[in-house]
Amino acid sequence: MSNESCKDGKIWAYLKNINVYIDQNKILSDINLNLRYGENILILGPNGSGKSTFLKLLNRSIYPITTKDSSFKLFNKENINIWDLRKKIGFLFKEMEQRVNNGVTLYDVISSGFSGIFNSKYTNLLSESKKIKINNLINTWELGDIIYNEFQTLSDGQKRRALLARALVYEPNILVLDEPFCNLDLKSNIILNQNLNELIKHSVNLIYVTHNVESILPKTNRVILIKEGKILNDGSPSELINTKTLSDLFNISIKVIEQEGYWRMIPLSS
Ligand SMILES: Nc1ncnc2c1ncn2[C@@H]1O[C@H](COP(=O)(O)OP(=O)(O)OP(=O)(O)O)[C@@H](O)[C@H]1O
Repeated sequence: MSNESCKDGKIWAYLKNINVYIDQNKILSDINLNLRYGENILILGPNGSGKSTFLKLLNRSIYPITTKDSSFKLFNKENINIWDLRKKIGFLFKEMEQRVNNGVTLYDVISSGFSGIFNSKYTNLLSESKKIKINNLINTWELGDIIYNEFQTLSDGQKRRALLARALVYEPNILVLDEPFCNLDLKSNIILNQNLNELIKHSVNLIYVTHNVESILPKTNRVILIKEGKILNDGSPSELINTKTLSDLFNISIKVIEQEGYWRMIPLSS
């Protein structure tokens, strides 16, 4: 999926002095970051620290306060067209599962990735090339047996795979994933882990949130720690995924162990 305009190291998101308010509450403060192609970024932080809000900035469903000192650019544009954005970034948000109406099939959910509108009657209007793309995704994500089942009757693992297939209909170079491993059983977790690793091998860059240290992807090469709406730290996994940093971040007593590219967390009695 990579091309010349997506060369590793090139900035795709530029955030300078970004502040976000919701209902007059400051949710994100003084965010200064560049996100670059070639990075697979883990966002880590306690509940309510602003991780989802940060990801929603990238999908333009939340806007920062504009001041003369602030700047927010996606793909070098201050006001990127939402259609262009959808082609460049695939999004998975926790609340998406609830947005699908009863009666809507898994096939309709995947095809709604083209319009960006859940529950739309877009499936009948699909071109042949779009149908081929959907069929490829159905195969990749092993959804063939359930493709005409009602989305809301499926398991969490099946729903998650369908929404990931939906996020990939435009073959974006970037995937933004808010808690992709949430509620998955052991097998679904491992399958998703393998599928995401496979996407990374094919030059898809991930920016994702997880609360589960065991789910951190081995190819993660940047970690951004968020606490109380501020960037607490930004560095490599070897610098930041360790006993001291995570104990401080979550204010708990834990031991963090790395094993063959994966991490484990052991609670310590205080
Ligand atoms: N639509 C909203 N209306 C009011 N407050 C909101 C809204 N969305 C987020 N917030 C508040 O913003 C803060 C950050 O929320 P956010 O969902 O970004 O945190 P998070 O780090 O993703 O949390 P979690 O790990 O629990 O998902 C929280 O205090 C939350 O209550």
